Amino acid sequence: MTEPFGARLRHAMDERGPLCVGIDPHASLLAEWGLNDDVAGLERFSRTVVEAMADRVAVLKPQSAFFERFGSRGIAVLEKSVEEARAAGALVVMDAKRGDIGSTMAAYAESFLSKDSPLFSDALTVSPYLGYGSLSPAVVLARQSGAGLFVLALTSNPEGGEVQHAVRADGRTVGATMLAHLAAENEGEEPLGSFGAVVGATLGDLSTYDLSINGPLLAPGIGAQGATPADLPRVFGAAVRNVVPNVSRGVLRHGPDVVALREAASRFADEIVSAVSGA
Ligand SMILES: O=c1ccn([C@@H]2O[C@H](COP(=O)(O)O)[C@@H](O)[C@H]2O)c(=O)[nH]1
Repeated sequence: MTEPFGARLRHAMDERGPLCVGIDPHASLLAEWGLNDDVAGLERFSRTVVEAMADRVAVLKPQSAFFERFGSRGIAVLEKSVEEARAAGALVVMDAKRGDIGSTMAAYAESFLSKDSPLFSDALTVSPYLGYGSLSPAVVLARQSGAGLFVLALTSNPEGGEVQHAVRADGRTVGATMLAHLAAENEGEEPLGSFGAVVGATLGDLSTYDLSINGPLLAPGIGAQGATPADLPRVFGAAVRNVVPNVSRGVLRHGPDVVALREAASRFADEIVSAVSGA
């Protein structure tokens, strides 16, 4: 029986630190790395990031969009990257942000959370904006297969607030409602629940939100979007211990040299540790 994602993530964070590096093969990065904007360039880019990072960071987060844009051959590269990253010891969070009516959500869940799927990942990002209950097939399958979910609660982009900070009839914001659903999902789980929230590191003071969901908080926005590791204690308060800070372009722009990529990740990792330990 596979250990639940939350437990595996806690162990990985304890051993390797909490940093999550993104695999985001932007066309502009392929060009900066001297690669063509084609499947061969995509493959070289992804393989290099996996080689540089998978034996040392807790989590790798491929951004599915950048693979999907090359069609079935791009998906084949994504499958290979997931397999190689997991084989080298990293947990893989597939950033595909799936969300649909329940019956279709079941098929998305099969694609990423069924152990037989070629795209099986340790966790998947999902959108709850068709209603949290529509994610139920993914929650059920994740529990069965020892995988996890990261639900978009308070996203890092400035546009997210018009939906996520909107106040419901019961006086709670939409984002707070998603956090409350996740806290219920993770109740009693030790050392950490498997149902996480995406909460942007860019958001400033979140003290009006209850981030104590007993699950991981995936925090994009560090580096290219302007947040820094030093912001983490201020944004996350007491929940900072459960934060998985994501950096994509902030590390990837140092490629294609493997040593330079590792040094960039290591600088972020060190800054994160010193920010969190001083909190
Ligand atoms: O709220 C969110 C949710 C997901 N993302 C994704 O994270 C990375 C961030 O990349 P950077 O290059 O470090 O800005 C990217 O894949 C986004 O799609 C996010 O930024 N914000």
